[in-house]
Amino acid sequence: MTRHAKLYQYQLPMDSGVILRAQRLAMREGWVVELRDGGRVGYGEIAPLPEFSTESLSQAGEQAQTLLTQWQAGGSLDLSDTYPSVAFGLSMALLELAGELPAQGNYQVAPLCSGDPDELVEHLSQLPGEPVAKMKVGMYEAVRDGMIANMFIEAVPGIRLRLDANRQWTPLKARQFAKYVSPQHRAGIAFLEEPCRTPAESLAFAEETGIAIAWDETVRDPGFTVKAEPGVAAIVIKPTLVGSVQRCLDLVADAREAGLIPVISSSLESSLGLGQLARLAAWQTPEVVPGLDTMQLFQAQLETPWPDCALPITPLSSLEVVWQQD
Ligand SMILES: O=C(O)CCC(=O)C1=CC=C[C@@H](O)[C@@H]1C(=O)O
Ligand SMILES: [Mg+2]
Repeated sequence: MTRHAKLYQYQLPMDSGVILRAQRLAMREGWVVELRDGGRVGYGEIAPLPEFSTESLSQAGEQAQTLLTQWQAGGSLDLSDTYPSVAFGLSMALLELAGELPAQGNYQVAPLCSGDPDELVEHLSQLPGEPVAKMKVGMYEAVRDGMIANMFIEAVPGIRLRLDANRQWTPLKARQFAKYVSPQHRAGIAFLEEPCRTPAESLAFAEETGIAIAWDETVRDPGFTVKAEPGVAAIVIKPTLVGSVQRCLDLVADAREAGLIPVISSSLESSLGLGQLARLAAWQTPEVVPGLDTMQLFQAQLETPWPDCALPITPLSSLEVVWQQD
C-alpha cells in the first residue's frame, strides 16, 4: 500500500475586527488533508466558513475521514455528493498530488478598503498595472458609500473599483447610493456585487443606473446556471463555498462563454488554502485580478507563506494529526 492520508486540525487567531454577517470570528478553524502516494504529496484545506457554509466544521471533518479511508484503501473519490468545503479541499489535494496545479501564483489581489480612503489612494498609486480595489458597501449609510465610491473614482484615474453590498440594500437604498455616484463616474465601477436582496432587484438596479453588477451569493443559490444578462459583468467564485476544483473550472468556462469575468475569491482560507487559490487563479484566470486580499484579517499564517506577509507562520508539523490509519 503506497497511499497514506493524514488529517490535521488547525486554529488560527484572527484580527479582532473580523465580523461575518452576525458573528465575530475570533478564530479561523479548519482541517488540512495530506495525501501521499509513492514519493508525491498533495495538500488541501477544508474550512467551512461560519455564517456562509451550510456544513459545520465537525460535519466536514467526519465526511473527510470517511472519504480518506476510501482513498487510502485504493478507491477513487466521488466528490459529487459531498459538502462544498470537503469537495474543494480533497480535489485540491488530489490535483497537487497529481502535479497538475502549477506552482506560479497570481498574488496581485484587489486590495480591500476597510476604512481610510486616503490610505487606499496612496497604496494604489504604488501598485503596478491597472488599479483595482475593492470596497465593502451596505454596512453604513448608502449615501456615504456613494460619496466615497465617487471620491475614489475621481481620485484614482483609471481605477476599476469593485464594490460588494452582500445583498444589503433595498431598491430605495441602492438608488440612494447610485444618486451620489455621478453618471460619468459609473464606468469606474468594474462591478457591484449583489446590491439587493434578490437577483431580480439587483438586475433592475443595474438596468436603471447603468452600474454593472456581479453575482456572488447567487452563484450558490440552488439551480444557478451562468448566463449572459444585461448589466451583469462578473461572477465571483469562492471554491470553499462552491465545491470541487472541477466545479470551479466549469464555472470559469461557463462565465467566459457568457462573456462574464470569472473572479476567483477567498472564503477566508488560511495562507495554505489562499496560496492554492492564487495558483488556481494564475492558471485558470490569468487575465483577472482575483479577490484574495484576506491575509490581513489573520494574525498568523499556516505552513505556506503569503508573499510579503510578515505574520508568524504555524508549520503543519506543529498541528495535531486528528486522523490517520496504518
Ligand atoms: O472577495 C474578496 O475580495 C475577498 C473575500 C470577501 O470579501 C469575503 C469572503 C467571505 C465572506 C465575506 O465576509 C466576504 C464577502 O463579503 O464576500
Ligand atoms: Mg460578498
